[in-house]
Amino acid sequence: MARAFQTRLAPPYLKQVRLRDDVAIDRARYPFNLPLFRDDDFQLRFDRAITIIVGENGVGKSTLLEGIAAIAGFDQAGGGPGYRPLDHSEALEHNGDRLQDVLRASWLPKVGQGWFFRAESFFSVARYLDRAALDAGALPPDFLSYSHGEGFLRFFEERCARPGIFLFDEPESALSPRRQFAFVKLLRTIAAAGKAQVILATHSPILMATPGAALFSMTRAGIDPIGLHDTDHYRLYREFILDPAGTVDAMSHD
Ligand SMILES: Nc1ncnc2c1ncn2[C@@H]1O[C@H](COP(=O)(O)OP(=O)(O)OP(=O)(O)O)[C@@H](O)[C@H]1O
Repeated sequence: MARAFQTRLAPPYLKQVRLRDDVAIDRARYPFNLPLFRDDDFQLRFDRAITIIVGENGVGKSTLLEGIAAIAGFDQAGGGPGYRPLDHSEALEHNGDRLQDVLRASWLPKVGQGWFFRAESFFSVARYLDRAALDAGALPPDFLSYSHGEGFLRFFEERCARPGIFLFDEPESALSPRRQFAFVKLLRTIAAAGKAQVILATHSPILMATPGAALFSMTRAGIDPIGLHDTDHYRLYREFILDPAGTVDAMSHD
């Protein structure tokens, strides 16, 4: 088993990702046709243990996370070091590998421990971990015998107690609002322990409100710091809570 990563340095360990200036990219093709990479000077700096990226569907959050996962050495379909799903045939097409070649990452120190969490691959990951434990003669973690949301949370709790870098793509997707607060609690525990860096993409205003996290908005114009109250998600939910019928009517009209 790989030796646990140890450092006295505080997170964030990944300090920055930016486009390399010594490789040509083809902006006619995905992923370099994304607005994010329109300018040569794309860069994202991390200065907190927890970074949260918000943005409209299709703006490129998952693609960027895939690129960072590839840089960290994690499987594109979700996973961590040493984890290789047995069957990639049903995996969605993932293209973070292409980004890996054109992004320059600054680490201090370089971290190879952690996990790339994607909701869509949770079941195959959980099955794999059960199988791997059984093969090793150990007790399987059995995340699937819980409800979807409970299994997710147990998995988060178990994995994130370890040091490393943790990437989450829309972790809220299986979680009720109450459980999303439980997830924020977990993020706070991680930040307080000072042994792990988290980068996550979310549509949940609850997760966006994680105290002490750096919040970025990804739009067609680029990626910039934003306050919770200025996000579209917060504004729209606020309108909805204040006037559910009126907001639904206004937003779902032809
Ligand atoms: N393999 C691919 N080939 C071509 N285009 C792709 C590919 N994968 C994703 N895209 C496109 O790239 C854009 C960004 O997708 P991405 O999944 O990164 O967005 P996102 O911000 O994570 O969206 P969401 O909030 O819906 O998860 C989308 O328009 C998507 O259709």
